[in-house]
Amino acid sequence: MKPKILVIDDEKSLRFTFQRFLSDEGYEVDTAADYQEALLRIGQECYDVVFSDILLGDKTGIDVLRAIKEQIPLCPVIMVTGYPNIETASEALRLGAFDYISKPVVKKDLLQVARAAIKYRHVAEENERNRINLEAVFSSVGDGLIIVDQQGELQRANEAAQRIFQLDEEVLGQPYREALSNCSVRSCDLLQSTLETGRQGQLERIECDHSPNSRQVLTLLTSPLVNAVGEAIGAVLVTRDETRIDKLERSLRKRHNFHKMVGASNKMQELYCLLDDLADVPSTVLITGESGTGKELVAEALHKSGVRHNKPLVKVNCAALSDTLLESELFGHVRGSFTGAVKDRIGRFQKAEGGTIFLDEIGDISHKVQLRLLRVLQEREIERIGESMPTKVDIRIVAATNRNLAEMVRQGSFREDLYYRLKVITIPLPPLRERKDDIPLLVEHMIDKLNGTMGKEVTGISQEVAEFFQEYNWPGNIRELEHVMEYAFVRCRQPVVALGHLPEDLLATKDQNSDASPQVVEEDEVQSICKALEKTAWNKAKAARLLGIDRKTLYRKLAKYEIDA
Ligand SMILES: Nc1ncnc2c1ncn2[C@@H]1O[C@H](COP(=O)(O)OP(=O)(O)OP(=O)(O)O)[C@@H](O)[C@H]1O
Repeated sequence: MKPKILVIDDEKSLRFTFQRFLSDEGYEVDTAADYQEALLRIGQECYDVVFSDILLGDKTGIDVLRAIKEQIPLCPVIMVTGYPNIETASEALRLGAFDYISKPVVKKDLLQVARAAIKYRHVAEENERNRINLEAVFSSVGDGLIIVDQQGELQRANEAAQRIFQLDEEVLGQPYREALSNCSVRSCDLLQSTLETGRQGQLERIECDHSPNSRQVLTLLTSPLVNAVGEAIGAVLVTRDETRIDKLERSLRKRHNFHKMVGASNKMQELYCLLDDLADVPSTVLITGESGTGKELVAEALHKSGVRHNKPLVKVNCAALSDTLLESELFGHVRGSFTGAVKDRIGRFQKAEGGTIFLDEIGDISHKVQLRLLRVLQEREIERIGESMPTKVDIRIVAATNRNLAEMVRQGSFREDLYYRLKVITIPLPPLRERKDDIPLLVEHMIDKLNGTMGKEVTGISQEVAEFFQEYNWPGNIRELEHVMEYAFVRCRQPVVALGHLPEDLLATKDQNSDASPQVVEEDEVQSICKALEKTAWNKAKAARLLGIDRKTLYRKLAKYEIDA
């Protein structure tokens, strides 16, 4: 396509001369006699080059220049000046004119400047295209891009970088170490090294804390920026947020433990994934499972892995306190509200502010406390005993029970509305007999712990013990396993725990069929309990310890099987 040139001059003869010279050279030429006509032409056509007289009636070539820079910014404008007035010409150049030529116009000069202007126009267009492409890439790319100059000042940050590094607009122009102050020191050092050495750098999957609420995993790449003559002019930092993929990979990897919990079985993997999902949500959680299955450890893990981890975790064993005491412990009281309330006291709910409250044995609370708890769950506020002013609380409630709350609701001993509020998310813990493949790992963990506390050097358990542990039913779950291992450690004076080191009553179950029906299992349990009671002369605390269950569980079982002295 022929380059298009506009010639603006109020002298007809000059317009004619320009048109002839330029058309002969192969350009398409339009002319305008004054400022208004020039504006009209510029509005209709996109010219490659404009020649404009510097004097145009009551307007000047400078006015034309301004109008063109506004409408066709890349179009070079050449001033034609009748008087070789250096000031006007240099003013025009300052305002962005490409060049100027003086009248009378010499054909050779005119064509030379026209060619140079066309060439400039092509280069400017090419640059503009590149700039637009680069801008589109810069803003649309998912990776964070940060450009710093050689002095370390932050020049540009695309949207992704602003999101990843939690930057605001004002950081542009700041030293990058200040702008990225939340970032791991390692990423700033990487950038520094590239600025100093002019070499690329990379950091794979490092953990950063830009986002206060969650862990962030980033991969960083730095490259030097050089100008046309090879001088270093800065560096670019490319950041890929790999948090999601890292989380996915972790969830696919088989985990052997989670916080203090040990276990690699499928049931535990499911549990760890659920705990990951629940970590950062405020929902109330109900943990259910037999005694000794690790409900308290789960509550701790939930708290420690979530956003509230640096706030308090307050534990309350609801079964350990009398009704009045529990009420006052949970909600606090004002002085004189009941006999013994000698001074004001805040309750555990307030002590847990910002953190988590763990209500263990929730199935054991009275109707009165159930009602008060329901209000906390509904309104997220508490009232101290003897006070009618409610106080807002921000706490996550995690409750646990080994009782069948649904059954208790049916029997009318637990409020249905509270039950539904509590069980928004339920974590059922499997009994140990349903994840026996975790026993070797648990035993290994317990051996390490016991070697430490007892100063022994036990290396493992014998094959017979391992087999027996797989056959046994573990009614007291992990707590029972812990007690058995502790007992064996006391008895064991050799590197390997053998059958003979295990408690006698446990060994007595050895020849019984482990795949027995529930009825047979219950009969076995009754027998074990009776044996333990006889052995300890009906000292229930000692019997519970012997059985590897806690006292409350023993009481429950005595009631269930109607065993009495
Ligand atoms: N997955 C596990 N890994 C290692 N130790 C565990 C695990 N689960 C439980 N334990 C240990 O077993 C014992 C009992 O755990 P915990 O008190 O959490 O159980 P629980 O279900 O709350 O019992 P209860 O209902 O009787 O209160 C604790 O000493 C605990 O450290």
